[in-house]
Amino acid sequence: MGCSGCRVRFNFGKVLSKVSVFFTMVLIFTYVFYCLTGLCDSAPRTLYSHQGSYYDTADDLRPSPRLLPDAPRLRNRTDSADAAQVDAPARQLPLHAADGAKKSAESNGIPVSNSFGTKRFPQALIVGVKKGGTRALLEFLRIHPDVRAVGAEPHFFDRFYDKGLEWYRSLMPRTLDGQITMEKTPSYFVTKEAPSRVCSMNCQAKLIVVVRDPVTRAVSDYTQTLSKNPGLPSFQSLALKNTTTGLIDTTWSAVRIGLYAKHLENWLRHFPLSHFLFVSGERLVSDPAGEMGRVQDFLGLKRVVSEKHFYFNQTKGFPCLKKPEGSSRPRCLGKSKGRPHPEIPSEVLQTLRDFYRPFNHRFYQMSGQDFGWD
Ligand SMILES: Nc1ncnc2c1ncn2[C@@H]1O[C@H](COP(=O)(O)OS(=O)(=O)O)[C@@H](OP(=O)(O)O)[C@H]1O
Repeated sequence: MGCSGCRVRFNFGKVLSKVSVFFTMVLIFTYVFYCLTGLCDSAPRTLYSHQGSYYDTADDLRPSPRLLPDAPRLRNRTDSADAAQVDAPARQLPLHAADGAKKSAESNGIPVSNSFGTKRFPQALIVGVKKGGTRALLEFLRIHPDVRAVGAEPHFFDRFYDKGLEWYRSLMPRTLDGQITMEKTPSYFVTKEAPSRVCSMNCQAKLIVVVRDPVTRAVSDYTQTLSKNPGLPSFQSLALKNTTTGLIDTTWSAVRIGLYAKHLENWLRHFPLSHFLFVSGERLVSDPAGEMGRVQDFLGLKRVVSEKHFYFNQTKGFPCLKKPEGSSRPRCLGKSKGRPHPEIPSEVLQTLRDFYRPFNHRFYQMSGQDFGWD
């Protein structure tokens, strides 16, 4: 009795181990089949665990064969206050871009689910100028399905260059083939080392400079500093070395930034003029669609952003977007954009205007465009 019981238990154990071997084999075969059909890659990867192998170092400036829509949670951005005002809902991949990715992936016979896009170095940068209207331009561009941009200013080529190019690239949004990666940091235009550094990343980069009447720009710059430091001395005491002689203090950054010809000279040592587009900050306000047409042409993009995207907001006194990226509601830029300026004595403004005139004319000659600031 005891022995036959042992046999039954022994046979049952054998059957059980055969069944588990069978199921293990089935599982292995299913997994191998699943991988062979390319579906293994479909599981989302985290930025942190796959960073090393995820980036193809030889793929820096070339389109990647991977066609993967961006996962917003994987994005790595350093937010600035000004980006945060307009960026929060703009961080998701627009639906039309995701659709485009799906279509593109399907047409290539690649499973849609294993597409994430590639972090690339920017092919186009908005390099200046501070207070020129750079945020407005970037937000207008972000409506375009073929543009993906970092919301915050990376400040790589001026402040964080020692972090290295891979750090910089890690800040970029993922793009699909045919999409342009962009960033804006207005201080690049006045940073001596920026042109050579940008060139060492990509000498073919397209460079956009939003310029604005340097006198108004200086007042705008001063208004920003004053908003952070209400005890700031008057504009005239900072702009003029000597109020009686009217000597301008060119060491004050609010004045120095407006010497566009000087800064451009430095850039032209590294990039030909054909790589630049100068956007009029004034026209970006008076005719945003017209100026956006020029920008899209320069970037080789289809003219998608047009009149129908803008409306003039009477309260704000500026053009606003009917539908910013990732949102269905109209949106104006934040409070720090388009704020009232303090009144500056007219003779101080005139002194500044006279001071800038030769520099402006030189800049018109260099850029081949008359911005009409005089
Ligand atoms: N559509 C729209 N809405 C609001 N503001 C607009 C717009 N278009 C251009 N501007 C002008 O942009 C000026 C701020 O320039 P920037 O964005 O380059 O400033 S910053 O350097 O990034 O701080 C900002 O300067 P201020 O008027 O002095 O605030 C605006 O005049």
